[in-house]
Order: sequence, then C-alpha cells, then structure tokens
Amino acid sequence: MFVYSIPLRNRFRGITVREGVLFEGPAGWGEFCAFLDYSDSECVPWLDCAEESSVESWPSPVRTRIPVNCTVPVVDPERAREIVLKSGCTTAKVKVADPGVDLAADLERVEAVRDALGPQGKLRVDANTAWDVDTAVHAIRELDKVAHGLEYVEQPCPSIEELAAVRRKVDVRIAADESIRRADDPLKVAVAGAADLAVIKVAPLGGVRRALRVAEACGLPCVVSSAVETSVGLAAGLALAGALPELDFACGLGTLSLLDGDVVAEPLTPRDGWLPVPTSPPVPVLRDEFAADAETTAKWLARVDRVRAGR
Ligand SMILES: O=C(O)CCC(=O)C1=CC=C[C@@H](O)[C@@H]1C(=O)O
Ligand SMILES: [Mg+2]
Repeated sequence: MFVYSIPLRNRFRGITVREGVLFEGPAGWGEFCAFLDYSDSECVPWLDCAEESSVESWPSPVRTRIPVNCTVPVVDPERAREIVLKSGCTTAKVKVADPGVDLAADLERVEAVRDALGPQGKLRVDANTAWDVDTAVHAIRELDKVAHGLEYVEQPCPSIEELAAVRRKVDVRIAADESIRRADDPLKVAVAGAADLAVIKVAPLGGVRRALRVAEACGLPCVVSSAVETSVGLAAGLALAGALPELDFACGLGTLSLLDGDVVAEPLTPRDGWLPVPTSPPVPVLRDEFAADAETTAKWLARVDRVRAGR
C-alpha cells in the first residue's frame, strides 16, 4: 500500500492537501481516498470501489472519450478566468456559497467565467448545500442573470424537501450531489421529484457496477463527477462515464488540475475538454515526492483496517 499526500493548487472543499491510499490487486490498482470528514461506515463504499478496481475488470464501455467541465474553486475573478482559458473546456462548473464568501463575490466569479467561456459555453454552479430555500431562490436568480443562463445548479440546499421546493420556484435545473452520495438511499431524490439531474461519484457509490445500478434505478440524466482523486481513482470515474448507456452532460472528471501533481506517468488531464475512457486503472509510479509522512501513513493504514473490519 502506498499512502500519498499531494497539495491542492487552490483551497477546495476546505482542504489544501489531498491524501489517500493506493493498492494493487490481481486486476490492477485501486485508490481509497474518502475525505477525512467521512465516518468509517460512510467509507465502506469508497473502499469497495477501490477493491473493485483492483480485483475485477470494469464493465465494457459504450464510448471511448468523455466530455468534461473545468472546475473553478472559490477564487478571485482573474484566477477564475485563467482556469477556464487554460482548461480548453467549453463547460465550467463554478463553486459558490463557500462559508464567509458573499453573493457579490460569487456573482463576479461567475461573470468572469462567462466572459472566458464565451456565449456558447455552458456554465453550472455548485453550492454544496449552503443555502436555505429563500436564499437559494434569490441567489440562483441573480447567478442565472450574470451567467446569461445557468446549465444547472448543483445541491443548492441540504435536504431533498428543500431541493424540491427550490426546483418548483426557479427555472434553472437542479442537480443532486450530496443527496445521492451521502444518502442512505440514493434513489429518494428521484422519487421525491427533487432534481432534474443526478451527480454520481463512483467512490461514494461503491464502484462502477453499483453506480451504474443507481443511475439506472434513479432514471435521471447523470453527470459523473470525481472526488478529486489521482489518475488511479479518476480512471474508475471515467470507466463509469464510459459505461453509462446515456451521457448528455459534460462530466466533472477534469479535476487533476486541482492537484499539484499526480502519481502516474501519463496523467488523466483533459485535452480540448475530453478525457479518454481507460479499460483498466493506470499503474502508479510511486515517487517519494508524494509519499505521505509516517504519521499520515499510519493514520490511513489504520483507517483502512477499521473500515475493512467494520463492514
Ligand atoms: O464536479 C466537478 O467539477 C469536480 C468535482 C467536485 O466538484 C467535487 C468533488 C468532491 C467533493 C466535492 O465537494 C465536489 C462536489 O461537490 O461536487
Ligand atoms: Mg457537488
């Protein structure tokens, strides 16, 4: 097992360093990198996903490449513009509503991203559960105006009931993320009519096969998005996107650029907004540069043991 620690280029989701474990099995390499705020029981599907990659081959893909969005963290407008232009992507996802950041700053960031994308580009935002219903309705209307049309808003509020209420009040499509990846039952969202789209992440859903079953059962158009993994974990997300019977939206898998390094020789960095669908996980080159220190290594190995023991 190799425990890695890679700095992020910009603070994202409250973290500045990404950590995780890579391990090899008969079918190749898997990555276990559940965020540290996930409890041991919430980590079980993440470990299942890593094990699927290392012991089983992935289902056959129905496409060879995946369109991806660039991901814009909560940065100033100039940096946001730079990220979009450098990415080569025609779809951008902008993070909004971070703690302590007001709507005016979000509006400026979104305006800069629209400017960089041009009128044809698609622009979506992700509020990561930050708003209540009234705040969401107000913010979405304002953001939609400066964006000259939002493609969708990801997880504006925490609960399914709130998502459904916002969805009834705004014209912008609602995508569910946390309501799927941190839910006891990922299908409740669709049943409640709370979202127009499902964001599916391969690790929290327990691997490619299980995520395909969730996609089919929820019956909503899907966007596959990453958990900010190295190329080893991203490959599983691409295998999922490659195997989905239908894929009508760019996926949030262009996240390698959020990390200041990677563990493979040929990183899964998008070219002109596309990533290839791999048929097996890439083999990492285990360099000292990204090896975690002894304390971090011990922490992750103990976490793997606890998660294994508890399932
Ligand atoms: O969807 C993307 O463009 C990139 C992935 C991404 O935004 C996320 C990955 C992992 C955790 C998150 O908080 C975040 C998300 O909420 O979608
Ligand atoms: Mg999200």
